Amino acid sequence: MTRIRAHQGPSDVALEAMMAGTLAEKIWADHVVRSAEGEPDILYIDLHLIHEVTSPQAFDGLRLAGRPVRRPDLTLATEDHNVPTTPGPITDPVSLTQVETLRRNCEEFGVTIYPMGDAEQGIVHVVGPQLGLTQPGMTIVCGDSHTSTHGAFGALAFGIGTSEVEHVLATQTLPLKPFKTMAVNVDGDLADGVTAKDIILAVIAKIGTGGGQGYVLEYRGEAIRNLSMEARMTVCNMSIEAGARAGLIAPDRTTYDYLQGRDHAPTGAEWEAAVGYWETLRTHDDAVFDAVVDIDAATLTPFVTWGTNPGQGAPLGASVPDPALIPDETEARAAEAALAYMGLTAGTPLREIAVDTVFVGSCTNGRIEDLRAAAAVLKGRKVADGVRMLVVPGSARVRLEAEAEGLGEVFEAAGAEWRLPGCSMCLAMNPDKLAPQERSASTSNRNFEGRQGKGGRTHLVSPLVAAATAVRGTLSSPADLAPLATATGEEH
Ligand SMILES: CC(C)[C@H](C(=O)O)[C@@H](O)C(=O)O
Ligand code: SF4
Repeated sequence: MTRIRAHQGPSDVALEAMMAGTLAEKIWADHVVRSAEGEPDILYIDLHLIHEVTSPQAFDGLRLAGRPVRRPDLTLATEDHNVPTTPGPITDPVSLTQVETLRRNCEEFGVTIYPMGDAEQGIVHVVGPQLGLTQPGMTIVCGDSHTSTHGAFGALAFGIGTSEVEHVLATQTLPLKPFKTMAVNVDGDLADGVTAKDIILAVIAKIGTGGGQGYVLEYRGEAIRNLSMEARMTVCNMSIEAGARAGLIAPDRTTYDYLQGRDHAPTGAEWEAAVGYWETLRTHDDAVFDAVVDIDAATLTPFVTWGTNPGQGAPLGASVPDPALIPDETEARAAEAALAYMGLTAGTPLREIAVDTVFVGSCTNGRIEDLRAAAAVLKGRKVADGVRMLVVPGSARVRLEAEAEGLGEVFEAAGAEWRLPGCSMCLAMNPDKLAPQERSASTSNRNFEGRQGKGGRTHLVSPLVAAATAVRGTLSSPADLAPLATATGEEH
């Protein structure tokens, strides 16, 4: 893919916003191709990612209108939601139709696709970043709510609906409603064993699943700056679970180091020029956010959900809450319904909740670092009797990398299933599902009723908590595990 800036550069108004605004406003201003009183701004889109679920009608629309894809070179498709994660063909007829339709559409419209089995295939939000396609300052869209993941690079990345997918395919632009900005400041240091997943679950528990509505969240502060790119993606990924339009983090040395040398990252003089530009992508000191949320990282502990939305979570050391003690009437009723669905009793310590299944994977926590974290806990240990553990890499590259590091062997030696890449048990659109009333500890991002299978019960957790839970059979953190004796007799 070549990256050609097709727009003419910012207007005066846009320039002002670029100088003095928040990061999100700067990127917005830099991409406006048309602005008119009383109408939404039309933005240029730098990267359009596609998968099998939300693209068929969009391509149908193009076909009907006799339009080509405007910029196939800025469009990329991968197969992720409907693919099985065990070897062999797709047997489910609906999934097969979805995937075959995507292949046909990509062929007809000249769009690059990474099909099942391809060395570059994987979950759309894992593929873009690992190829270096996702870069600071870009506008990125995909017919998928977790497109916010790409904000980790300092990009403005939105999930869009199928009719918008058609608009972007046809024009490489998108009319967008204005947004508000929210600073989420996470200051201080994270304690050992506390991860990006715990940060974002705590943020959502604090502001609620509607708290981010209409906002683009900018994650800031020391604890965010100290996160790796993988961890930043975990945080931005779940912005949508707080109801936000998008979430982003200003690019820095960590971002550049991650990008440098990747397939589609600029090289040579272009790299230097790009970094020069990326360095300007900061919220101006005088910029004012519409809302501010402060979190002290030092107070965070491993966080798990007990309910049926990602905001119904608590520290692992807490107990299932008592709806009668929740002051807000609506929240209390929601908690009551959640406990009934989840088969939980108020007052039960979260650590005593036994699971049937553990899932490590998804675009939230299916990257190499997540697998390393899970493997570090599982090494030398066994998955508890009666517990099924699935470890599903986010992409074919992640799988290869994990295998080269011996992680696949660690998972298998522990008794976990080491799978092929895909969305897998994150959502019930492929063979990896929970049976009714089965309970999982899952590193994915949604715990809605039926999300992992009809009647299935989901507890959202970090990869560290997932692995420790697999070993103990009840929700646990690595600190709960008996230390392993080493060859020299030391404990570690
Ligand atoms: C299938 C797709 C449209 C959906 C989304 O938009 O997020 C899925 O990826 C999800 O995570 O629920
Ligand atoms: S892994 Fe889950 S959240 Fe991510 S794109 Fe797939 S289904 Fe959506």
